[in-house]
This record gives sequence, C-alpha cells and structure tokens, in this order.
Amino acid sequence: MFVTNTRLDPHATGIETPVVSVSDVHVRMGTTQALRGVSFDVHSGEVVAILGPNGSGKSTIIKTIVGLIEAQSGSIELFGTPIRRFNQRSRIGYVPQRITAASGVPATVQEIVTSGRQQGLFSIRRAADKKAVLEAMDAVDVADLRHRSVAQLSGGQQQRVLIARALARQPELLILDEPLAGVDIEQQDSLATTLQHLRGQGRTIVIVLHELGPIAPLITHVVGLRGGMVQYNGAPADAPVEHAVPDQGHDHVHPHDEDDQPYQRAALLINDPMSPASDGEKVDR
Ligand SMILES: Nc1ncnc2c1ncn2[C@@H]1O[C@H](COP(=O)(O)OP(=O)(O)OP(=O)(O)O)[C@@H](O)[C@H]1O
Repeated sequence: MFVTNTRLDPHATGIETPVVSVSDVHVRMGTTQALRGVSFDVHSGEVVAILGPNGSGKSTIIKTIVGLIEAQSGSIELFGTPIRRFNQRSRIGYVPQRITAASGVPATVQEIVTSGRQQGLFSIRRAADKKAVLEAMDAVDVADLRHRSVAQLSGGQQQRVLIARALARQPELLILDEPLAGVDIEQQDSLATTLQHLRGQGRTIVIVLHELGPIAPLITHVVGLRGGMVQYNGAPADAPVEHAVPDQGHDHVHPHDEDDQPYQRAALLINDPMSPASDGEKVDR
C-alpha cells in the first residue's frame, strides 16, 4: 500500500468535517415555535455571527447547540458526532448572557474561572490546570481581580470572568450569547481584541449579537435569523443590510466614531423596529 506523509488540506479537498452542523432543527419553547427548520454549518476557524431581531431564535439555537435545550426534530452534530453521543464537552466553551455570573453562591473570580476547568467535584491540583486558569484570566485581563467576589464587579468585568471560565478549558469552539449587551464601548473594544487574539490561535467562534459593534471586522460568516428561520447564511459582505457587516478592510471599527454614524445607526442595530421588544429589553419568559 502506498503511504504518504502529506497532510490533506481539508479546505482544498472539501472533506472538512464542520465543527457544528445544524440540520433542519425545530424547537418549541412553551407555546412558541422558536425554531422552524434551522440549518447551517460552522467550519473550523470561522467567526460566525448569529444575528436577528428580538425573539428570532438566536439564544434558542445556541442553547440547543450546547445541549441545554433538546430539539423537537432535526439534527445537530458537534465535530462530526451527533449531539446525543458527543462526550467531549471540554472542546466547547459556552459563555451565557452575563446575568448568570453573579447569581448563585458568592464566589471569587478565581473560583468561577477554575470551575470552568473542573471535570468533577475534586479541586484542581495539576500544574497544567492551574496554568490554564491563570492564562484564561490573563487573556481577558481579570487576573488582578482574582480574589474579588464576582458580585462586586461591573457587568463588563463579569462578562470577562465568564469568558475566562470558558477559556480555562482551552476550547476549540467558543460560543458567546450576546456578550456586548450592557457592556460599555471601552469593554466592547477590549472584548474585540480578546476575540481577535483567540481567532489568531485558530479557535472557532460563534457569537450571538444584537449590535456588531467593534466585533464587526472579525466576522467571517453571518447567520441571520427571523421568526425562527434562517433568513441569511453566508459571507458578511453579501448580507442584506440588516445583517450587514461593514467594510472588512478595517483593522478595527469604532462604532462610536463620528464618521461611522450612518452604519452605526442603520446597519449595526439588528433590532426589528416592528418588534414590541425592539428597545433591546429582554423579553420576559
Ligand atoms: N423559556 C421559554 N418559554 C417560552 N417561550 C420562550 C422561552 N424562551 C424563548 N421563548 C420564545 O422563543 C422565541 C425565541 O426566543 P430566543 O430567546 O431564542 O430569541 P432571541 O433571538 O435570542 O431574542 P433576544 O434577542 O430577545 O435575546 C421567542 O418568541 C421567545 O419568546
């Protein structure tokens, strides 16, 4: 048999297994049909923005992908394995909306971040684990806060702690649910820098957004939802205006710059003006 050491380039051969494959997924939440046949793939190294107005199903698809919600029908594969059989949770880091950070028992930043690394009830003893926790805190600049209680931190700081918790397990796939919500511009810039760094390490990122903000230049793929269905799935440059990502040539976009006002108001605000919850308030469920 002929054996070669040459590695196949999965992009060239087209045989790459998607990191996430969502196929015809339907999900009902209470009396609402939250997802109606959602399909899309996420490939290795992509930064995928899930966009759409309030109630379009963004959080539901994310929670279904991470296994918090079970689909009525359809299939989800993670790294080529059906979600029901997927048992390599450490390959995925999930950052929920920040309100969950301070809920529950009081805990320090270091405890929260360490909990992302723990596999069971036992404390972390291995040097590699401690190093990973420290690196995760450094990556989002919360190492100096490590002995503080998370309850005493600002919203943006809590957000970074949640990201550090997800990073502590050194995931290949990082999934963030609306990380910009309630976070000031300075912290949004800091998050964009962190995500850029993670992308540079080859990690795959899926991010739910209302506003693209400073993350816009990092996005390589847009999935636009509306009414629980995929309205757009493709390159940022071809997205319809409500899912549009501005000029990819910029290294960094500051939506607060005066020059950026037109797209700041029009294209970056992904709320549906027809939606009763279009003021950005979370719908109470
Ligand atoms: N626990 C629940 N019980 C009942 N209905 C729910 C529940 N969670 C979500 N829904 C409904 O499912 C639909 C999709 O909600 P989802 O949270 O996925 O939307 P979203 O796009 O993330 O919205 P937002 O931008 O407001 O966060 C909405 O109509 C919502 O009201």
